[in-house]
Amino acid sequence: MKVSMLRSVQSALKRTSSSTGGHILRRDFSSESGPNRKVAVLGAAGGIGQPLALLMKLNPLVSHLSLYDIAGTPGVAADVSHINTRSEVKGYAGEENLAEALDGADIVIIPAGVPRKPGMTRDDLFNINAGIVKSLCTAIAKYCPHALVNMISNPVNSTVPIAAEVFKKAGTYDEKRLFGVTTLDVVRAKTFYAGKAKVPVAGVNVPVVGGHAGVTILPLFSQATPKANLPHEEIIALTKRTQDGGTEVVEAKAGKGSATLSMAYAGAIFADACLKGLNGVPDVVECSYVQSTITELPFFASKVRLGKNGVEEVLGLGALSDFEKEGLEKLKPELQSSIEKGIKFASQS
Ligand SMILES: NC(=O)C1=CN([C@@H]2O[C@H](COP(=O)(O)OP(=O)(O)OC[C@H]3O[C@@H](n4cnc5c(N)ncnc54)[C@H](O)[C@@H]3O)[C@@H](O)[C@H]2O)C=CC1
Ligand SMILES: O=C([O-])CC(=O)C(=O)O
Repeated sequence: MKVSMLRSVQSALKRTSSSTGGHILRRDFSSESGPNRKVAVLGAAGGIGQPLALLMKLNPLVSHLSLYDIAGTPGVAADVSHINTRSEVKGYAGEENLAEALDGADIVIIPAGVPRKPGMTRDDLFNINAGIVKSLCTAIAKYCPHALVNMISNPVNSTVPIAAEVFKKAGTYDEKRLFGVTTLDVVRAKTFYAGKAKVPVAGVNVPVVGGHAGVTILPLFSQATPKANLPHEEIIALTKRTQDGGTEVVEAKAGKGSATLSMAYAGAIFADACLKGLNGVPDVVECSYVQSTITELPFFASKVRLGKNGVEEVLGLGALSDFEKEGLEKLKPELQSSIEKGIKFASQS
């Protein structure tokens, strides 16, 4: 029973991380003889952190799992460490243990920070989360400057530019190694599209570009596969539901936080893709919010090919429908101002 559950999680990871690009053929690294890879989760005792720790413990590409939070991590680590999979698990609580938690990390996943309550925007989290992200990234620059950073903490549209500025100041910035995790938008777009198009969700691909807040989330249903020729009104509704997916969960949780389980799943998919890229698996493509030149905005989410050094190639937008072209123009001012806000915070504080 346990083995079959593990296999189905592993095969879901394999299937889904075949990405928006749809390339399935690749070497299978799911044996325990792959290279050693240390993954650190910062904020590991939280709503996302705990299920993400579980999913990373199930990933055979991980040899060392480092779970850090300001408190509560020894319990989470002890619990997860009893699972009979490859990785060795260590828990670290408190800032004095952050250096050891980060030492030698190949990937650092950051779901540290406060979540939304009903009525809030992601930008309302800026005042608290900007400082948390800044201090964690300062430590990353010091203790594992070559790690790939998977930023989950909101507002992602600003926290990624903050991280970039911190790394620039420390002299460690490598734009190929910094990622805003927008995978949950892709996960949602796939689920909602499959429901409307009445196709099996496992075979669905939908790129989602732009950023990770409201109208800055732009799903490209014109490029969705398999093709379904949905009426325009349905595309409008699907787009809105994808953009409001986070709010849908925040409202349903009624003050008890935002998406945690689906986010942990999405975070695990994205980290798995990064691990595969590091390990030299070809054609690993996922959407992510990265430094970009595909529009005039300095950071933008689009399909990204992952490789041994992180970003191997930022892929273009492809052909857009008129509705998507309009959405792209609409999102630019908000995304630009969120980027500027992050840069200003990091350079002033
Ligand atoms: N990128 C995305 O798609 C998504 C992002 N999020 C964001 O993820 C973040 C975390 O959400 P939840 O896990 O639900 O929140 P939570 O409050 O349940 O957990 C956050 C954890 O971060 C820890 N933390 C706070 N300051 C820290 C520090 N300086 N160092 C290390 N850990 C620290 C807390 O102790 C707590 O355990 C929020 O900002 C939320 O908005 C949530 C869902 C989706
Ligand atoms: O909506 C939120 O606050 C959390 C989040 O980013 C998401 O679920 O997409």
